[in-house]
Amino acid sequence: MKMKFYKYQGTGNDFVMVDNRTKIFPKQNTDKISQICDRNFGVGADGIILIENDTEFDFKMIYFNADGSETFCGNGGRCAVAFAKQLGLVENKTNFIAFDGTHYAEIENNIVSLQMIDVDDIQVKENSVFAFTGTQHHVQLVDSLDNYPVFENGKKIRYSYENPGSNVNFVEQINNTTFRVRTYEKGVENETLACGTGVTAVAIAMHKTNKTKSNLISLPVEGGNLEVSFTEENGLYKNVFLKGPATFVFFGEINL
Ligand SMILES: N[C@@H](CCC[C@H](N)C(=O)O)C(=O)O
Repeated sequence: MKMKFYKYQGTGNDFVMVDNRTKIFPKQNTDKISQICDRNFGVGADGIILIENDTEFDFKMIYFNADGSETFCGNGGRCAVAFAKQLGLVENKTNFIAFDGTHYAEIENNIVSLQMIDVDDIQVKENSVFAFTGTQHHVQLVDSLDNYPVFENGKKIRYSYENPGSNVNFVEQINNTTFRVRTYEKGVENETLACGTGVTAVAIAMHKTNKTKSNLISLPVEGGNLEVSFTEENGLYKNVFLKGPATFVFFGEINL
């Protein structure tokens, strides 16, 4: 059977998007998911996103990492909004449901501002911070990101957390409101060009540990620039928004 797909990217975090309103996609088939995401034998992507109908919300977003594991993805959420708009499911504002709960988003041209879950699970450790921003994130400041062994150290730290492990973000402070980030993503098991839930964790971790007093943070990543804003009250981070580009790349058809 043939299946249409659409390729999107958000600051270089790339996804195969499928309109699964007819339930065509074999969700249980993790080998198929890995094969589609394989950069040599498939379309090539960091993950797959399915858009499905929902009775209460504009749509349901389902995210699988390239290894078939299911979780939430921030850049994927932004791309899902752009794709839902392309499908005619939403206009410029939407409420949708995903793995970690409900999300509100706004889209203008190809810039998507996505509301993330409220963040209260933040653990400050000696040299790092752990934060749950829809998925698990380790955040660690390093002196210079350019030559930093993101893959080697990221992989070690990723498995130092109990199942399902953690994504790992290495951070360099540029100024009072700007933090450069490189991320090792679990489920992709490699460095990706950007991670939305990752930069969200970084912004909150930097605020929590007093590296910044700002509640609007710029986050240059390998694939572009992201922005995170929030309000903070008694250690609870609310009104958390992740903003950046979400871009359609091409469409095609594959054999299922
Ligand atoms: N790239 C994503 C995060 C995707 C999920 C992550 N690999 C995990 O398994 O937690 C993002 O933009 O948030």
